[in-house]
Amino acid sequence: MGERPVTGRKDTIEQAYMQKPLLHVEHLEICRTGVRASGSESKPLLRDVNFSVYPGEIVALTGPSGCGKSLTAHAIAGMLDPGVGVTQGCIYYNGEDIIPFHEQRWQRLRRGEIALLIQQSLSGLNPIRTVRAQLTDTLRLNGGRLMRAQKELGQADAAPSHTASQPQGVLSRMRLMLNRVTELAGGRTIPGQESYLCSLLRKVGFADPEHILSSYPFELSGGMCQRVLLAAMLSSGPRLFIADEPTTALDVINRDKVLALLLQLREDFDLTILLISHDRQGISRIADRVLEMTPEGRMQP
Ligand SMILES: Nc1ncnc2c1ncn2[C@@H]1O[C@H](COP(=O)(O)OP(=O)(O)OP(=O)(O)O)[C@@H](O)[C@H]1O
Repeated sequence: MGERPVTGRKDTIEQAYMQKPLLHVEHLEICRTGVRASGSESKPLLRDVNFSVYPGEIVALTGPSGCGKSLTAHAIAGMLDPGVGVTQGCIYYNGEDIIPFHEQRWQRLRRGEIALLIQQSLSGLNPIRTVRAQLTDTLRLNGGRLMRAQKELGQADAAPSHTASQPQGVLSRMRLMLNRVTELAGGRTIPGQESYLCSLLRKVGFADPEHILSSYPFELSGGMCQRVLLAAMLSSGPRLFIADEPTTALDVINRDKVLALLLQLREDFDLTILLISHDRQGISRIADRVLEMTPEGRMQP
């Protein structure tokens, strides 16, 4: 637990150290499980991983490809694949060891406390449902937390409903048809939700949130879809946000935008962030501390 910050908001981070860690990973070991896990296959994929993350920090976890960064992230969110499992160690979230949790408690944690953004999350957006319909579903799932988050965001502007312009071309005709299906399926928001969704979308950098709400993911760029996903994840008001390689496959300008956005979101949503990345230059600019794993899946001393 003794790591010190190297950059960042020094006073605030000093205060954070006086609190207990939000996340504390202790002697974590992950192995393959199941019938194939014998001989060299039974060698731990990572071992003796130890680190803490204090409230309000941005901590970066880096290391060579295959050292176990993503496995660590998935273990913290209770989302390891069935073929791998935690074989030793503890993961304390807010002081409680979460490894023994059963699936229902993990789901509750993921709904309200820990959000994991991975590259594959992008495929989680349904291309033929509007952003509005999908974010509304997310809010419905997250139930009562909406009110808390809304309060934290302050009074959002009432959002005028978007009126689609006259459709032209195949994509536009497709959108018209999908709009009709969405309407029939009742994918509408109530006024409070609409303004909340607009304020969320503004927070992740959209100047015209009403337009985004009425869009289909197939009409948005990869970077825009990533920000819509961010909004969906933040809608439940998580405390710990884990971003696994959020800047991979982005050019320098977009990479800088995502990093700046993470810094801003930490302030706006009071987030603690675990950032997994190869991009040493980028992470050294925004992380309070950088933790390094060795190729063998241990923590660099
Ligand atoms: N579901 C799985 N089943 C078996 N082995 C796995 C599984 N997921 C990951 N591994 C193995 O665990 C090791 C660590 O993988 P992990 O994806 O955590 O690495 P990483 O550090 O995130 O790599 P990269 O930076 O390339 O994404 C690798 O050897 C990988 O092959």
